[in-house]
Amino acid sequence: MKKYSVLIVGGGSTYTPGMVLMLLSQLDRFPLRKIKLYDNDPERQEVIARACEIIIHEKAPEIEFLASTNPEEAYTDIDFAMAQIRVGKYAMRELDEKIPLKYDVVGQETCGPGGIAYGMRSIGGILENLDYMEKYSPNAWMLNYSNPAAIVAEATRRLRPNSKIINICDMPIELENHMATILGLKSRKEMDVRYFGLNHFGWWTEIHDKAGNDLMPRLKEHVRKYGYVEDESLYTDPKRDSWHATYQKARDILELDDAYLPNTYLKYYLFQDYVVKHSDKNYTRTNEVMDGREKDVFTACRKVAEDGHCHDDLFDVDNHATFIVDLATGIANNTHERMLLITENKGAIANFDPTAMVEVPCLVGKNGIEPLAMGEIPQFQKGLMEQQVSVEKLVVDAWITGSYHKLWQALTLSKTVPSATVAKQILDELIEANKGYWPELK
Ligand SMILES: NC(=O)c1ccc[n+]([C@@H]2O[C@H](COP(=O)([O-])OP(=O)(O)OC[C@H]3O[C@@H](n4cnc5c(N)ncnc54)[C@H](O)[C@@H]3O)[C@@H](O)[C@H]2O)c1
Ligand SMILES: O=P(O)(O)OC[C@H]1O[C@H](O[C@H]2[C@H](O)[C@@H](O)[C@@H](O)O[C@@H]2CO)[C@H](O)[C@@H](O)[C@@H]1O
Ligand SMILES: [Mn+2]
Repeated sequence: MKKYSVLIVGGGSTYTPGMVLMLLSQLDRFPLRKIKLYDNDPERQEVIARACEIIIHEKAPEIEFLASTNPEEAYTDIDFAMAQIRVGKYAMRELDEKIPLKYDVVGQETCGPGGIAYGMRSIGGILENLDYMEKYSPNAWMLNYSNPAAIVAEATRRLRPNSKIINICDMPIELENHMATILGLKSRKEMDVRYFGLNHFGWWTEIHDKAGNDLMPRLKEHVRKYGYVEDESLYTDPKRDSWHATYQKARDILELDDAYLPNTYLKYYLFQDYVVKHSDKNYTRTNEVMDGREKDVFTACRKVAEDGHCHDDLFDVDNHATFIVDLATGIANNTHERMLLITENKGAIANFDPTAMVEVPCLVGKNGIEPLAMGEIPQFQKGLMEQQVSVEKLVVDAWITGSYHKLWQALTLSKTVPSATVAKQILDELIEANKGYWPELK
């Protein structure tokens, strides 16, 4: 079997050690000859890299390891770039969340003004990395899960239309894992799903088992009572409490429209007032992540480097990230596996903008991905999606043209923002906070 060379872009990410352990657990179906890390922050990557080097040396010494902040060295001789960058890191995410909250508007990583601000920072970072990949390994594929994936996908569709980049999100996968547990199935792969939407903005329309039995009635009965919480006793970690509330809130989203099962991110657009009321303006999700995941991962990495070896219980293997290997092997082996991916609509949702970047089931093969037809969607979902996709397109317009007005319109159109006046106040603060990260707006 061919052996692959993989570059993790954003090597200093909190997800890197779990991702490396996941890759090492999948070598029988995705054999590797090299694992490389690339980041533009040498100090941050160094801590993670020293631990990864020891882990790889212990578990698979035949795999070459290299961590670099030099784009040529990092991007030369790779087959896949797995991108997980966060331009501006947690310091900027914190502002994305806290600035809108000052105006009683949702403060969230990828939704509303925070997601727009993050999008304005991410576009340049992703383009820069895509260009390195095309220069140094022109046959490679970028599997991107850097956020906000919807805005990044629209930007690369417009600005790098021929690039080999596929954008993917783990939220539907995580929720399908919950569904499988609720149903008592061994794996989400025992379900055949139909789904449509935008990234962080979608619905499951059908879920069947492999014998063709409809699983929706049982799932809806559970979600009506408990949301996507499979088992209350699993939620003992206070650092994940806000996820617990998010899974529970699916109850109310289903009550509003019980035709389909919703993605949990819809809560930010449908229950904005509830979200703001339950947010702590001084301690947001970023603070939870910095006090939780970031501290845990960096402490564990320093311990591995000090001890010179890795104890098995130090890191969680990112098992649910095996979808990235599914995607890579789908391309490498032309498997035509069906996966939920972000792609240009091109009629997959019949009554929706053909140029919109939508999230639908696709077939994965050697030449990329092909969306499957999901048919027509109802007025409620269509209306919501048209508004949100217009926000995403206006952000990309603003980034390309440097237009203050386009970005003001984008914020005003976001369902999370109450008026053009509030949109302008938030925008003006975000511009100050993002100096050096956004193109200059006129
Ligand atoms: N699509 C999904 O479903 C999904 C799931 C989880 C996380 N994510 C995304 O993964 C990313 C990483 O998340 P995290 O919480 O681990 O963040 P993190 O801040 O720990 O790591 C991101 C790394 O990216 C680096 N970086 C920033 N700009 C860069 C650039 N231009 N080139 C190279 N490296 C750069 C930073 O220095 C940092 O080390 C985020 O974009 C997050 O939103 C996506
Ligand atoms: O607030 P964070 O940084 O913990 O998570 C933000 C990301 O949330 C989603 O991914 C989740 C996943 O759905 C969750 O269940 C768990 O497995 O962790 C993942 C990462 O935290 C979302 O899909 C991403 O786009 C967000 O970046
Ligand atoms: Mn996501």
